Amino acid sequence: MSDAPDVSAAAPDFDFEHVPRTDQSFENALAKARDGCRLTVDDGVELLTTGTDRAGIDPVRKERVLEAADHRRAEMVGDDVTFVANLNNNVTTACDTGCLFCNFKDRASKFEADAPDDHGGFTKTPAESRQAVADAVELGISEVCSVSGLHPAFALDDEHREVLESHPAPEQVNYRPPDTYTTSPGTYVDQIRAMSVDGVHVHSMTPEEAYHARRGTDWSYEAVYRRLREAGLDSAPGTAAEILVDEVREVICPGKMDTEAWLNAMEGAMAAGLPVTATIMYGHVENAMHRVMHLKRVRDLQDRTGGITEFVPLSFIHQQTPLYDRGLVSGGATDAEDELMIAVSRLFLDNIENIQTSWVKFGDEKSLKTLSCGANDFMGTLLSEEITKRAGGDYGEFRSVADYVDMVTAIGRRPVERSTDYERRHPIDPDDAPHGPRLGPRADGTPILDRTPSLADD
Ligand SMILES: C[S@@+](CC[C@H](N)C(=O)[O-])C[C@H]1O[C@@H](n2cnc3c(N)ncnc32)[C@H](O)[C@@H]1O
Ligand SMILES: Nc1c(NC[C@H](O)[C@H](O)[C@H](O)CO)[nH]c(=O)[nH]c1=O
Ligand SMILES: N[C@@H](Cc1ccc(O)cc1)C(=O)O
Ligand code: SF4
Repeated sequence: MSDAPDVSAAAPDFDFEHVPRTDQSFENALAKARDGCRLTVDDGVELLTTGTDRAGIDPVRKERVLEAADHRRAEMVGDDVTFVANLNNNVTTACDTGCLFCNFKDRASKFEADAPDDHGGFTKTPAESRQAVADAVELGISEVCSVSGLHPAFALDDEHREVLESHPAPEQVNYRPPDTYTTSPGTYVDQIRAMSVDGVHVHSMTPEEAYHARRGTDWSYEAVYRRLREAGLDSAPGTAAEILVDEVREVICPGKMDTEAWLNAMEGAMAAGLPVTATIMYGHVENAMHRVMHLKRVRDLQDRTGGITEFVPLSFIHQQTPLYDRGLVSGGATDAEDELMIAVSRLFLDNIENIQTSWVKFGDEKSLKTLSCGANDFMGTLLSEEITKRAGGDYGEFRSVADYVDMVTAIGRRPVERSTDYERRHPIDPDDAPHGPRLGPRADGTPILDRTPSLADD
């Protein structure tokens, strides 16, 4: 990647095959959206751009799109605003995939036993993961969300490690034995087992991680996810989606799986009986056509499977990323683009019930606003967050249940704690303070802060 251009004042134009040109008009597309008709890609592009007949976003048209999405949200899921009491427990930052939008990763060579260990990254052993989850389960969480770098010493399980150890050229499949490194992450199965504390819901193994967990074999994604499910995996996060159009992936993550492989992995997870989430990471080099093509691919996947519980638009955090450092982008999405992305996700994805707004990406003010333009889910308590923070985001890494109650009631809506799969819901009475989690295996309503002096001190 040393052949990337030098930093320049203006971001370059990309010569993409897919561009936002349509045969539709904004007014027709909006009328279809309001009537609840299934939208075409052209309709979606008209709404997302507030009309390809004008340059820039038209503020009046934008409000009409947001209003249509807010109506649709109320019809589809009502007025409740849900959130999950969860912990992020990411296992390792070691990753050589080289995605240009990511600053979570550290080069795996920095983790080798003979390298200085002041690299700022981390790898947790299964025992360390278990302890982190056990502590959070005591605080009342119901979910652990775990997404990690593709550490070269990771294998799916002991059988996979044997395959990788006997590979004629292990470096070709991005494998190095655990004793190369100061700390071994163990196997994916070890980590999932370790995180399964008292029946807490384990949300882990993105399609990219599943790809890593079958490298050097011809095992199907379904078979890989079955083994993980047997080890205690309950659902899979649909990150690594980025933009599901290969001409964009070639620019922002040339080392990552392609669109077809991502879709196969997601189908494999669902065939193995796991619910999944789906995401889009937008606001970098892609255009409105790419964003809506992505929505179409996700909607088609849901038509085939029905297993996607929520869709999460992740706004690109640009500050400390190679894309920004190298002048390939000059910033992230604007507020208007963020609002329209949420709204058009709601209107286009007529088969996915829940649209999540990410307070980590948007901050409180903007994420609250998005709850009135299509979103109904407000993410989770997290307790720790590294991906956005390392990319330069500055909106913190913890929300208490009391924070959720304050924020959601301030916009006149009802806060509801949910389980990861949205099957269990606990509506919260704002007058019945103090507020703490109720759905975790050890949740008794005690506020998380009351149980953790160290967090309360922050
Ligand atoms: C950091 S990866 C970890 C899991 C795994 N390595 C993978 O790629 O799926 C999880 C997701 O974080 C998101 N992400 C990474 N850097 C980001 C950034 N700068 N802004 C917004 N989202 C980002 C991407 O969508 C990525 O797929
Ligand atoms: N959107 C982000 C999340 N989302 C995780 C959710 O809280 C939860 O795991 C999901 O809703 C399961 O149903 N986590 C992050 O760390 N950063 C995000 O941007
Ligand atoms: N929200 C995603 C997971 C996720 C994790 C970390 C992120 O930075 C972004 C997203 C999901 O639940 O499927
Ligand atoms: S997004 Fe995931 S795969 Fe890509 S560099 Fe970051 S951690 Fe590695």
